[in-house]
Amino acid sequence: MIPMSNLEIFHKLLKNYYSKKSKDCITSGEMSIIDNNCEYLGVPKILLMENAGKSVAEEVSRYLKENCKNRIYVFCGLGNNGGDGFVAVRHLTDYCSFEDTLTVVLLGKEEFIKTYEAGENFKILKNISQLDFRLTIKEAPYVEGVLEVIDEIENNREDNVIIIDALLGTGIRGDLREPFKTLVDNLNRLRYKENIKIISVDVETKGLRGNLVVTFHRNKMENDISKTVVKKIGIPTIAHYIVGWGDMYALSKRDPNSHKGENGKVLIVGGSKRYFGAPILSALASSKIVDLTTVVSVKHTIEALRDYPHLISYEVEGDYLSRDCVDEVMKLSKDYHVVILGSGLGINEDTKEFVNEYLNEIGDKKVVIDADAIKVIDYRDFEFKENFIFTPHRREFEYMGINIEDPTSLEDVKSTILLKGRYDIIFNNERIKINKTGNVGMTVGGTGDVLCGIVGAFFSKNDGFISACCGAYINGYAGDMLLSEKGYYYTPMDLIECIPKVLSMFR
Ligand SMILES: NC(=O)C1=CN([C@@H]2O[C@H](COP(=O)(O)OP(=O)(O)OC[C@H]3O[C@@H](n4cnc5c(N)ncnc54)[C@H](O)[C@@H]3O)[C@@H](O)[C@H]2O)[C@@H](O)CC1
Ligand SMILES: [K+]
Repeated sequence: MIPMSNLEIFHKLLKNYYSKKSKDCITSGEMSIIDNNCEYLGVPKILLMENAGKSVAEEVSRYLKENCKNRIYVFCGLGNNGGDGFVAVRHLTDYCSFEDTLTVVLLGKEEFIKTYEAGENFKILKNISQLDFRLTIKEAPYVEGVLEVIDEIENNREDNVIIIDALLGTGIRGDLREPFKTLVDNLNRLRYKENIKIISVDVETKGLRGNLVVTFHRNKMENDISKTVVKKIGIPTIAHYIVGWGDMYALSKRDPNSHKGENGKVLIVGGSKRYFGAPILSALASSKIVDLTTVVSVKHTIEALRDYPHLISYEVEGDYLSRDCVDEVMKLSKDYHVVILGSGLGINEDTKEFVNEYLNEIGDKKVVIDADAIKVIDYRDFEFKENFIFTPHRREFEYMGINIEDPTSLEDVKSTILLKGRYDIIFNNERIKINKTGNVGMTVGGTGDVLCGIVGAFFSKNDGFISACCGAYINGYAGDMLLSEKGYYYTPMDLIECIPKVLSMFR
């Protein structure tokens, strides 16, 4: 029988996940990853903004009244939520009658509009407003300007007033600043008036309570489902499941006030008389990212480490790691955020005992389990805990006893599995993603050791799933960069040297 490709495995698993998850609410953080990965797939943000703004205009048009003057006030922030508001206004000019008015109130100044796509849509409105007398644009960077507009709204009691809240969406951070706060307080007061309806774009701006929310793609956690309509805006389903630069932006950032050791400490446990170099590759990759990388191994590896003075080493007795060193390694592990276990360990009986006993005692310490360690685990009664990441290739995966054809065999798998291949699949019992960076030049020995070094380094400050996704993405991206520079003729050391260049693209 021809073995399934990773892409086929992905599709088999995806069916199961999709039926469980597709209707769920998502968080703002998840939405931002999807949004950026959409761009990675080639869907420009300005296109999504167009669809978002258009769908807002369609919903707002239902509130327009015939035989009466409609006044629409669109309060816009400086980010893309405001941008959706600008697009909605353009579409609304064609829904409104010539008796109606449209007033755009920008809470800031044009030069401070944050994004390209919002800026372009603002320019279009300015062009329109020169010729279309129904459209007025006001800049209100301060409380006074906001209160003037509120007064104007209150003084028009006969007209049908629709207020659009395009102030802040998923990009809000912390408590509302002025003049947003004053505006929201006043809008909350106005909402009790019979002739006024308040419609929010994507999410209600913090503290605001309006009549309707028009949200995009999926409902957001913060929205009250009973007054929310969800509109599709052209985000392809696969944007949920692809690893892209959205995931990279979601990795935790270095705190500028942090001290030595706070940006990650990784312990590499691997190596043997025969395969002494593998853990060094993992360690070199990890040391590009975290503050401290230590290798615990047999003397053959430790000797080879002398050329790398920035790596700390710890030698154990013998030619292989064996049961006798469990206590020693366990003690050492306590001082590290993450342990990477497996590269070059070998698979003899002694090492088997070491791996199983060590993992039995490890508790909730984060561990990346790679290479030989995957082969020697006794999977009978093994608990796939959340604090483990496995990084198998196809043959190693077969040892793990997970049946792709039977979704129930995944039910208890809380560990993240990064199944390496032409396409890497990252999954656990809750989530799945596919990574497509990388190329056939990476079949050279040692690239897997580099990968688990990167994954382990990310794991020190992030959860397992995102660490595995970003590790696969960065390792493959470095390979793709090398492909264009050197063709297929590069080594794991070249990959390691490429890591800083790739990472600095996603700061
Ligand atoms: N996620 C997606 O796929 C799409 C998102 N779009 C829109 O983009 C929005 C997200 O855009 P952004 O990421 O630009 O973020 P927002 O537009 O939500 O807000 C960012 C702006 O708000 C300011 N800000 C943040 N916290 C504040 C506070 N507490 N008080 C006052 N000002 C504050 C920031 O300085 C920044 O200027 C979504 O909510 C949605 O409306 C759409 O354009 C279409 C596609
Ligand atoms: K909003």
